[in-house]
Amino acid sequence: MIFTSHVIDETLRLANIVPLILRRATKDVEIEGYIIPAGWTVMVCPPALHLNPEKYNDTLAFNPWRWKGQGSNTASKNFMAFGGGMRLCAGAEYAKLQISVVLHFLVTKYRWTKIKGGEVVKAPGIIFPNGLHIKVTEKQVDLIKSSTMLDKMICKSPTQQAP
Ligand code: HEM
Repeated sequence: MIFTSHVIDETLRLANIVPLILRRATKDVEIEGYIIPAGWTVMVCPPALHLNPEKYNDTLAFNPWRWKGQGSNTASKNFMAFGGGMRLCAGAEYAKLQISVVLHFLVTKYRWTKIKGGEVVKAPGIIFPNGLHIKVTEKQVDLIKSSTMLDKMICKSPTQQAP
């Protein structure tokens, strides 16, 4: 499960579905010499953080191994797929569990074949302008099982029985 959590973190880093998070300053806030006046809206852009080459090497590469040695990530200074602080996503752990279950069945029961598309554009997050068309098929072992069952059914049919 550790590697699965790395795959999930890397997917959320690259394909973050939350392009921005908004906050309003309730009082003047000073950050590194800059003042954010009370009433101003602050926009946090998680993809800008997740694709920042100063924070992540080879930012556009899908590399789950970059998370090696870390537990499952929910929020940190460099990872905000689920926001952070007091308004951290309430469904973060549930969402990761759901993704794990879907991944488990996809990997153990099915195979994916790319049909077309898949070109990646950074704008500012990662998008597929032409989509990504895939064909999902059951794994061969299941096909063998079902074809064996089919053979048995055909053999049992009246026309196939020995006279
Ligand atoms: C991959 C899936 C998900 C992502 C990337 C995601 C992302 C986020 C982010 C970034 C926020 C913070 C918004 C902000 O700070 O303004 C948030 C808040 C929230 N999310 Fe999610 N979310 C996901 C799935 C879910 C699910 C499955 C649930 C519920 C079952 C959920 C429930 C919530 C709730 C209730 C909040 C508001 C928390 C608060 O304001 O105190 N999320 N989510």
